Amino acid sequence: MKVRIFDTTLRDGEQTPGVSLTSNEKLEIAIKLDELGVDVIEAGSAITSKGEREGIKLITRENLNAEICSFVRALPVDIDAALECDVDSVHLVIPTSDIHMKYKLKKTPQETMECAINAVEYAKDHGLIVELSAEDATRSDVNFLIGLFNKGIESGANRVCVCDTVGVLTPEKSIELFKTLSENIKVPISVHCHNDFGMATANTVCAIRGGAVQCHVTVNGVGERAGNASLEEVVMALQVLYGYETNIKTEKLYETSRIVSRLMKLPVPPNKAIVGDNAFAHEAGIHVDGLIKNTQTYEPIQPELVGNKRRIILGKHSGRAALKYKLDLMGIEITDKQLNEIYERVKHFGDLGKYISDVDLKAIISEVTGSHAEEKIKLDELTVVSGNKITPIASVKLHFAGEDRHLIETSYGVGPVDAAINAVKRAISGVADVRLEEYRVEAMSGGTDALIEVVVKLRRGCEVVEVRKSHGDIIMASVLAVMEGINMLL
Ligand SMILES: CC(=O)SCCNC(=O)CCNC(=O)[C@H](O)C(C)(C)COP(=O)(O)OP(=O)(O)OC[C@H]1O[C@@H](n2cnc3c(N)ncnc32)[C@H](O)[C@@H]1OP(=O)(O)O
Ligand SMILES: CC(=O)C(=O)O
Repeated sequence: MKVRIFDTTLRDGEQTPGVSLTSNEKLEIAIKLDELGVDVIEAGSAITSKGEREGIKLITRENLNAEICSFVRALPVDIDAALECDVDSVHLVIPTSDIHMKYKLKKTPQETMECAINAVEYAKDHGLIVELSAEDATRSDVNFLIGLFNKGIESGANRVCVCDTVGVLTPEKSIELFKTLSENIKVPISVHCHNDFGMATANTVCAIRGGAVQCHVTVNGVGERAGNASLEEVVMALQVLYGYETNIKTEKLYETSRIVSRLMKLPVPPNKAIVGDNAFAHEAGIHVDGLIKNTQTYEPIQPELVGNKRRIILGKHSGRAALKYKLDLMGIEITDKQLNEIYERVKHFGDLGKYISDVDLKAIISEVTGSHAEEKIKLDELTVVSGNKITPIASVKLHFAGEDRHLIETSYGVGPVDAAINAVKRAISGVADVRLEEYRVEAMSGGTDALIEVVVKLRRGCEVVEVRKSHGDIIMASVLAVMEGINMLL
């Protein structure tokens, strides 16, 4: 069976506290979602604001393959706003639980039913596809829910949706509820789960097992409070664990995740299933040894299936097989004695509570073997001007090792460090697309002359490196850390 994917990243996902997308950002995400293969894009809630309508209009004008939908309350004014944006469909929501009807709507169940039916008729009269959705459905009387849905269907609703608005569903109840609903409802049933108890993915999958044929999801599980069911988790669980099909091009999941994360300014937790940076990262020696022999020993799926990448991390838990694997990847040949010496130093670093980055490993290798890796791009000159009456500005001159080729750039920033790093980023932008994902400063001693340790995390595609650099000057520590990271990624 093929399950339809209704993506609500741009509506419920954008309701994440503090998140607000510009219309162009909405369009960028919508295009990616369409490429990913979602069936419906809930582009927003047209009544929300002028900017929201601009964003939805940009998306509907793009003639994407996906159905473009707007959230609407059961009110003509909301439906008019959706019509102004030229959407294909409306996600027409009406609360059905006693608590919502009594305290929020201040309506009786009968008045609520009438309000919903009038709105369905209004939307259908205006040519819209209608998904009639029951808010707080999982705390509602099931007979009232079935009655309301069937009245809505008689009025033309094309699909219905059951919302677990406050995330209180459980997998067992989900199967039962959707079985009962599918026995009593003759149009496609959709499920919309929230993650308040971390159950959204399980509840969504169980709803499909019970009889739902479409699920509402968001990229990275973004959304109100603890978020919505995560698109990547639901899709992969449905396909890999239960054998359902979807239209999703799974190899685009990682890339889509990172675009949403960047535009919403919401970092993806490293341990996030499927798209987290640790989802296919391994440190424990026993695991890495197993993986080298056969990746299926410690990976349920190949990372490439979801566009992610396997990473072997060195640390306290590493074994010799992992170390040998890393050295082979780096093209470094050493004796068994040197391997053992490097291994002991890796363990020592780990015991000090340190993460061993690729830079640390290279430094250990250099010390043990007496060899030194050549930097590909070197910092020649750095000039920074800052003060209270000037926008901080920096210029850098870099040169390619062994060549008569230079990169010179100037940039500004909110402070001198930002300006200097921006100048480096601009200088190398034509050479490689390297992004600074994390920057933090740790003062290693007290006083204004403290030795500063800067930690940066840089990404080029799926490759991520973390570099620490100490210097008495915070600007130099920052720029040297970034330069070292760039060299590792080239
Ligand atoms: C579970 C969910 O995710 S629901 C979706 C949540 N999304 C949003 O809230 C979208 C962003 N919201 C907004 O921009 C604003 O709240 C607006 C424009 C929708 C409304 O703003 P206001 O007119 O100032 O109303 P306000 O937000 O204060 O109150 C909501 C009103 O909608 C009513 N309402 C709420 N849900 C529904 C519904 N499904 N159908 C009909 N009326 C509803 C409430 O009863 C309340 O009405 P009242 O003012 O008569 O008491
Ligand atoms: C409609 C919706 O987003 C909810 O009930 O959670």
